[in-house]
Amino acid sequence: MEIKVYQNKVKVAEEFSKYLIEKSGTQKAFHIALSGGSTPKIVFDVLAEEFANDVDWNNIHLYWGDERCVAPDDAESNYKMTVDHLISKVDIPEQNIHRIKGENNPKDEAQRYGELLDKELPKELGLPQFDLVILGMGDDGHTASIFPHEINLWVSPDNCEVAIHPESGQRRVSLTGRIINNAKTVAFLVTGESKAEKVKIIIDREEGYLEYPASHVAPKTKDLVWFLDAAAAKLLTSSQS
Ligand SMILES: O=C(O)[C@H](O)[C@@H](O)[C@H](O)[C@H](O)COP(=O)(O)O
Repeated sequence: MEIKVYQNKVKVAEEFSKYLIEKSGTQKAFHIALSGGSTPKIVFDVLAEEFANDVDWNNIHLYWGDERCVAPDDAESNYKMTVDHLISKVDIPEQNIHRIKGENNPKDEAQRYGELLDKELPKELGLPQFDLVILGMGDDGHTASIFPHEINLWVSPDNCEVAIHPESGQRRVSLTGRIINNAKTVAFLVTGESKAEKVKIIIDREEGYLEYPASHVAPKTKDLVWFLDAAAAKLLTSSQS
């Protein structure tokens, strides 16, 4: 596990963009699972506005780690956020974009998307393998849309599951642990003081850390990188950051 700490959100976005360019430049067909949330939004803006010409968008295939069960033009949609902040600004082929269709019946869509991953992604150990999974982390330690109250979904035998937001009751389709941990690389993008407590508990594996889905992110390749700003990393000891 690698922990990278930068002064602020924009610096996290800039450094992650450079990291993504370096990672994706080495091969044809780079499959990424994207995250929703405020930190990825800034990353997408920086990537599109400062680094768009450094990426061969023909090689980039966009998937989502989770999606709210809403229409693609709904303000809540992670796909819409990505269109507004990235896809609308770069020259990525339409056929390289594989959104989770939140407007579909959630159960049917979880099944459909899980089958799509089986069909479209290279296999590793018999399971679909992403080149990179980007994750955020909620203040409650959730990641993708696996929340603490439904942590059993992490170990689902399926590629995708239907999850329910603990406060709003909003239904979501989410990748499960078997897919996230089968990725070549997983990158957490976590910023803001509200995350500092969970970042410390999870990275230091403090008592009760396994209650938080983000603590179960452990790619078999061991290639797990945390991109943090100083605020989110403030409780980590200096040796870790
Ligand atoms: O659909 C979502 O909301 C995200 O996938 C979710 O897992 C997000 O990454 C966390 O809630 C962190 O969000 P922030 O970066 O906005 O704190």
